[in-house]
Amino acid sequence: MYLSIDGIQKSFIGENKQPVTVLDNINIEIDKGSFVSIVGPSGCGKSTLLYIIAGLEKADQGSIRISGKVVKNPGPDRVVVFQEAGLFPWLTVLENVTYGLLIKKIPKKKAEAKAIDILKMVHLSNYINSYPHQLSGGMKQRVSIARALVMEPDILLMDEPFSALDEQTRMVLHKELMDIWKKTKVTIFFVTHNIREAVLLSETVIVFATRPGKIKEVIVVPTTGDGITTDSVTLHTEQRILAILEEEIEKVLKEEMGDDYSFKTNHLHRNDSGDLGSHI
Ligand SMILES: Nc1ncnc2c1ncn2[C@@H]1O[C@H](COP(=O)(O)OP(=O)(O)OP(=O)(O)O)[C@@H](O)[C@H]1O
Repeated sequence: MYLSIDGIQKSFIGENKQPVTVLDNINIEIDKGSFVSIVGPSGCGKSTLLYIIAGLEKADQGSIRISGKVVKNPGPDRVVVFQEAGLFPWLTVLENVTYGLLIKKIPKKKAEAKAIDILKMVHLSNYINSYPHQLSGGMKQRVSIARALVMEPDILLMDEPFSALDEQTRMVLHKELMDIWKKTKVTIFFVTHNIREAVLLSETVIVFATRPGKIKEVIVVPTTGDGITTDSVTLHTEQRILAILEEEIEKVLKEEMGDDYSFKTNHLHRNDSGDLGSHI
């Protein structure tokens, strides 16, 4: 197996100074070149797991292995794309994308040629000399994806990368990400609140239970022979995930709302975009 997440356990110190288990014995095996999404209620530990894979957070127990080798620290083989693009405002698009390569001592000409190629892939060729404040939110996020891809990572770790974008922009970026994935064969580990996004993009959706975060169900998104997911399959898979999550969200609301809890009489609604952001 390519990326092995093996027995990951993680606690943080909670408000009452006691350790709170956030991730409990997480085991996931991911094939090279696959696209895996994680969905789950807010606070179930999705981002924490992503940061542990990135080497930005340490697990209390368990290991992350890539091609059999244990990884503990950040490395160029794993690059994170965050919800906010986090670009350097004083650098142009091209300079933002070449930044990591120059730090790696790649000659400037070579770095720029590479960055221009990647910027073409995310359809930003006409904006290489623009500054971040001159770009829309979707364009900034494309720069952020280009900045990650230019490092040629083996694994792209995406933490709700499109959740701050409007629906139309999000749809365009979905298409671009699918094209990039097919072209580069990069392995993608994608955290999202948006069930439809997870179903549309990934081959496998891992549904997390919460408090502590555990794997509740692993759903392989059914596709036709040519890798296409039909609308009816998408809808059916979304509904299946929603049904699994409903129980988890109910658990969270009960804990948080106490006496005001009225979930049973006020059923969970998925909005037209499939986003459950405010609910989960
Ligand atoms: N550095 C930290 N110190 C203390 N507690 C933390 C820390 N990081 C995360 N937590 C807690 O761990 C739990 C899981 O957080 P995490 O961000 O991984 O969840 P999530 O599933 O990604 O949530 P969301 O979907 O809302 O982003 C939360 O209760 C959070 O408050």
